[in-house]
Amino acid sequence: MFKIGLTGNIGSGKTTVSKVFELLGVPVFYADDAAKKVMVTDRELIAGVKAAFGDSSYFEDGALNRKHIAAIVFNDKEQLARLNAMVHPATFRAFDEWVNAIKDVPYVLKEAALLFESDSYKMCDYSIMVQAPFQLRLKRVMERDSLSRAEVESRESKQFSEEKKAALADYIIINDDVQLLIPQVLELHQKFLSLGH
Ligand SMILES: CC(C)(COP(=O)(O)OP(=O)(O)OC[C@H]1O[C@@H](n2cnc3c(N)ncnc32)[C@H](O)[C@@H]1O)[C@@H](O)C(=O)NCCC(=O)NCCS
Ligand SMILES: Nc1ncnc2c1ncn2[C@@H]1O[C@H](COP(=O)(O)OP(=O)(O)OP(=O)(O)O)[C@@H](O)[C@H]1O
Repeated sequence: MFKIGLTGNIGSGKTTVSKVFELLGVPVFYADDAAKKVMVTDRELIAGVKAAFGDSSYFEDGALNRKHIAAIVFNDKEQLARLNAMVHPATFRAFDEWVNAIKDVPYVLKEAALLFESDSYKMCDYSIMVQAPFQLRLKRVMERDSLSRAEVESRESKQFSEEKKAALADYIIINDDVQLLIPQVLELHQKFLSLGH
């Protein structure tokens, strides 16, 4: 069974592309969701996050106070590295457990914003990068969430550049408003299926 990593800059359409693969029957692990899940279920991690970023990192009902943490880590490189060092190992373990429970499929997909930055692409056989122009990504993210342009730019500045990601990726999917998305996914799906034979 192959493991394919899928990444892309903020708002590029990683999740949208992943949903198309899911429709084709490909199991998808959403690393960013898994990271958020371990942050509210892993006791050691919860204690670490509170110690590092304060008790207000969590609401009274145990939910993660994402705005509070984001305000700290996306404004301070060292704090972000500290958070990553706590969350990423727990997320890798969750992925391994998830993969081990899957049988009889030619390949699985791991969708991760930080596939390259976290080195998790090294645990995958191939990688895909979803690309879209900055202005379009900005428009999509601002329509979907309430992030400002400055917030999007700040997060991007903490990640590898688009050029660096593209150089590391084995395959690229263009998700702009010109090229059709689904045929590109179908083509890659066929390729991955044929790799298994
Ligand atoms: C800081 C948190 C609480 C902010 O939550 P929020 O809902 O505002 O953002 P969300 O998680 O949906 O991420 C939106 C985008 O921000 C960027 N981003 C998120 N985490 C990081 C990070 N650690 N480094 C750089 N960029 C990041 C990505 O482009 C991502 O697609 C959250 O992102 C988090 O817990 N991050 C640490 C875990 C992590 O590394 N997750 C992402 C990859 S596994
Ligand atoms: N080809 C497209 N046409 C129209 N809307 C799109 C397209 N691709 C993505 N979108 C929309 O743009 C927004 C961002 O897409 P998506 O959530 O898939 O990106 P993402 O890369 O997973 O984002 P993030 O990095 O923030 O997790 C979503 O609201 C999505 O519905």
